[in-house]
Amino acid sequence: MTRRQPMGARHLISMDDLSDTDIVAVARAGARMARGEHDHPLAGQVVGVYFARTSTRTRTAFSSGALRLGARLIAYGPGDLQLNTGETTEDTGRVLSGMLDVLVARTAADQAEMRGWAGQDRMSVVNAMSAQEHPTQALADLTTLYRHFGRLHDLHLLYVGEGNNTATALALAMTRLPGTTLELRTPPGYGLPADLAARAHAQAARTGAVIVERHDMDQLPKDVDAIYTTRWQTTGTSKPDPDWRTVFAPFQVTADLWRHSPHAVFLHDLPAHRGEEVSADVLDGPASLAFFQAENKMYSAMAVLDWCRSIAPGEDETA
Ligand SMILES: NC(=O)OP(=O)(O)O
Repeated sequence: MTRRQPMGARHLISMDDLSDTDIVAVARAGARMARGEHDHPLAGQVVGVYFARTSTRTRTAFSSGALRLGARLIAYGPGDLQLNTGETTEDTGRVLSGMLDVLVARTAADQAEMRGWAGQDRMSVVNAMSAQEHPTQALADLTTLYRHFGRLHDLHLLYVGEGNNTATALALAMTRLPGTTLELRTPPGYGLPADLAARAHAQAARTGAVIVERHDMDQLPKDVDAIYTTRWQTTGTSKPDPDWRTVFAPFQVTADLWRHSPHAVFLHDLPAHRGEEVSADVLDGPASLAFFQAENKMYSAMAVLDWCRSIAPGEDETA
């Protein structure tokens, strides 16, 4: 890839910001980053990392990844920016874009806030998790699948758990890959948001992928390649329904699920609560790729940063 000129930054706020080709390219680039195949493409650039919410993996992945690619870092905590005192997202984006090359952000606010920052064309904005989507998690998941299976097509995944932002990004990513089947088993009342499910179904119709969502654990698919779950209380947020645990209980991932798919690997975006969404013997067992997946967050973050600041061969640098 050739280096991008100061004008024309790419933003990654939703999976929609990536073409089908980009998704595969970024996932594969994560595997190349894992092999150390890069030439410090962010040398001389400055990456801002603004986390208004807690994070162990994503914040460290982007911070360490940016440093490894040659960038310098500015880290902002939840109380640091004048957003707290009422400065608009648009003004914040205009100001920071004169000083930063990339802003990686996890906010407590709606994804629309990030679009406000991205209303300029100099600084790339990366969504490090919003209420709606967790696109960089989905890309790390694809890098993990690619590194393990050696392909990103014709994979069959079973997702068990809440239709949260990780599930949404996974659905929006997997339905871009031909031959893929994603079956989601989500507790009643905790499925994918209707608008995002509709987008995933429309993509599947276009690409030939299959997406199925059910709200029970009956007639599970056989011989899936991977079984994926996430924490029941995403980012530690409690649920208004006091009986939610009763609704979620049948959706715990235990070794019993491997009766149907003895060769499946296990995926979890972490952090995990052993004994809640997954039993300890599964999370710490031989099928688990959860900690390999966590490490891939850094390689995938490096691929995302490189994508943000690069243009494909043949692309007009002034376009
Ligand atoms: N999976 C994930 O996003 O982890 P963190 O919240 O620790 O970044």
